[in-house]
Amino acid sequence: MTAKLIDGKAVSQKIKDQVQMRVEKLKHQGVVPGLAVVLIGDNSASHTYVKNKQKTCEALGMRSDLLQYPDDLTQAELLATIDGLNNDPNIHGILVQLPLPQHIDEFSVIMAIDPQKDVDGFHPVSVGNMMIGNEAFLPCTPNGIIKMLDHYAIEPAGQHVVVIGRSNIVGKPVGQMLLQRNATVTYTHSKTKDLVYYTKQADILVVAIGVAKFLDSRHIKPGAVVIDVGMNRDENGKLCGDVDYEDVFEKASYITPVPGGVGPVTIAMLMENTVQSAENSLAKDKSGRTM
Ligand SMILES: Nc1nc(=O)c2c([nH]1)NC[C@@H]1CN(c3ccc(C(=O)N[C@@H](CCC(=O)O)C(=O)O)cc3)C=[N+]21
Repeated sequence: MTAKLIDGKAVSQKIKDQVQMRVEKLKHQGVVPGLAVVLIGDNSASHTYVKNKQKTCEALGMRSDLLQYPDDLTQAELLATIDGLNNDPNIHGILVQLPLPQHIDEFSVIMAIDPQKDVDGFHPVSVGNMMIGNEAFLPCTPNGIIKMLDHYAIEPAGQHVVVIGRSNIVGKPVGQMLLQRNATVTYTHSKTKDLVYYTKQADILVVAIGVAKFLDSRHIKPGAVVIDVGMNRDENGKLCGDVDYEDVFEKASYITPVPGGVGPVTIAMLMENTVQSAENSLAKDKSGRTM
């Protein structure tokens, strides 16, 4: 068997087309969806991601404000900035680019974002709602993975999903969201004994560990669906995932490439969350409630 490529750019385009229609409709009602991206310090990888996000906003007719600060911004200054964005009616989504400098406490920053503008889906309120299956802003990468599976009619219900990685941003939520879709979920991580024992049982394998080309064909069973969340640079500085793509390609049924897989869909989901937030704010205005 040879795998079929899961085309992240195509899935992303489909989502963006739908978002664009919703943006047009909002504009007729006098609302321009606005995303604020807060970037602290001079991490070149962060700059690339942030530029991608801004370009996409502009292409879809959305407003995108980049708030850029030097490395020595204090936590108090950052919290004041977030407070200003929370109270700005033209801003519907707030994204504080991670990782943050050492002297700033990530949890305090995430807590400061109004859950109604939490388009990353990182706030404990969003996480809690996600956990119990309530409506919530879902984190962009896990939500993007679900959209990719949907697009290729890969049904997670009843399947054994094995997640490698337990970050709050990807590993934990993607497992929960697939559990919500009736998958049987196993979490594995850096302390798991005999990792291969688990990965070989996966119908759907989500790899989010941050080690270049960590996973190869020996880890998977024939016909597995392999979702590669990795974003690493190889020895030549080329972008590569956590999966040895060439090696796994022959054995898997579906596989996501890097670049062109999970990354572009993540950005599309950020756009979707932002337009959703703008729609929510309009609905609240109409019902006469305060925001
Ligand atoms: N608060 C916050 N929210 C995030 O969502 C967030 C973050 N912080 N910090 C950094 C990570 C990383 N991330 C990426 C999104 C898209 C691509 C992406 O589009 N990648 C392209 C390639 C880009 C390139 O060529 O470098 C691809 O995979 O095809 C990459 C990385 C979002 N992040």
